[in-house]
Amino acid sequence: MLPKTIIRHISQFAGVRDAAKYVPRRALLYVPASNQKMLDKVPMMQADSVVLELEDGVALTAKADARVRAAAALDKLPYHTLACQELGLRVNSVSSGLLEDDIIAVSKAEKLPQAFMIPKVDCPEDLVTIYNIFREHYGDERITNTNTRLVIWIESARALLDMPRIVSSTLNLHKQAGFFKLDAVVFGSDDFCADIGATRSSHGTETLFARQKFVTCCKAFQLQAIDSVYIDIKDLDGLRRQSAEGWQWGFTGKQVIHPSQVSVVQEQFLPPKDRIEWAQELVHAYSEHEALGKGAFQFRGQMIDRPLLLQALNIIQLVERVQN
Ligand SMILES: CC(C)(COP(=O)(O)OP(=O)(O)OC[C@H]1O[C@@H](n2cnc3c(N)ncnc32)[C@H](O)[C@@H]1OP(=O)(O)O)[C@@H](O)C(=O)NCCC(=O)NCCSC(=O)C[C@](C)(O)C(=O)O
Ligand SMILES: [Mg+2]
Repeated sequence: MLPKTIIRHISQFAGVRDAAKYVPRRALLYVPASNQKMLDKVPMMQADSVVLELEDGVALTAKADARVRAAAALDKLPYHTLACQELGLRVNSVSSGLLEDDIIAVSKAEKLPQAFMIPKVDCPEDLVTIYNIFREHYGDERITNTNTRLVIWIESARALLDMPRIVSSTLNLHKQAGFFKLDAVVFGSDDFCADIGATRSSHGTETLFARQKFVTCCKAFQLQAIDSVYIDIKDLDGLRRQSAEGWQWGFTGKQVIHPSQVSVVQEQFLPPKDRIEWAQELVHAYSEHEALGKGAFQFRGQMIDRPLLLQALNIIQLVERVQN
């Protein structure tokens, strides 16, 4: 329980708006919708966000079949008893020319996913196309008055440089037209490397600038920032290292492609036990010192003031969201 005097310090959480509606997305797992065996595992998947995948995880020749399976899964899956916190659907991009066929097929399902996920958003104009396709096939009523959220992917040099305009156009669609609200942005590092002609490496220095710019831009708009995929499925130590780095830099989660990656990532995006204890004790110490009129004080040999309190509150709130 947080002391009452401390609650007024909470206006946001880890740089993310709307703390009350915070959906943890520490691990965001893709499940190719063309693979029924994998789809059948969705109810047990412990990832925070499970993504029914129609884009690059599905071969061109299997798109039609995947759309039908995804629509059936949306209606069949028992949302309230799923092990995950969110069931999303990643459709194809505007530039692929496949988006409209995706939406025609999945709009036949009665239920909407909890999040629509749209890759390769390259410019603000893409948003207009996306909105028009959704309006035409879902109708105005189904795309407003809903709890369905929007998640978009930034995957090219152009998109990274234009990210503030892309993000504000997406947020404006919600404000002005009531379209699904943008809740998180995902960095598509593999497409990004292809776009800029970089060679992927296990240490990832080729995306250092891009990831730091990306996370800064997400947090400037108080949105969740989801980090790159780690494609070496067998290298769990490398995955652990890159996840820890992402957490340190302010990312809120990471994309995963295999069930074995889920717990490794989730663990890294939750602070260790001693850090949680540190945060809890700091909050109480802050409350006591504040009552004595002290804004700065010494705690475990460190100078503590309000920014440290906010960091401690980030930790406490994340733990509460994940455990509830
Ligand atoms: C890599 C693959 C082919 C290895 O699949 P596998 O079957 O060869 O692996 P396995 O180790 O033999 O699998 C063990 C068990 O886990 C299951 N399994 C394994 N994976 C999954 C999964 N994801 N969801 C649900 N179940 C899964 C699998 O069915 C099997 O079940 P079984 O023991 O009962 O036989 C497989 O893991 C897979 O298809 N992963 C998802 C790939 C994908 O969707 N890629 C696209 C997203 S990433 C992307 O697009 C890039 C980005 C962001 O856009 C950008 O940076 O630009
Ligand atoms: Mg991609």
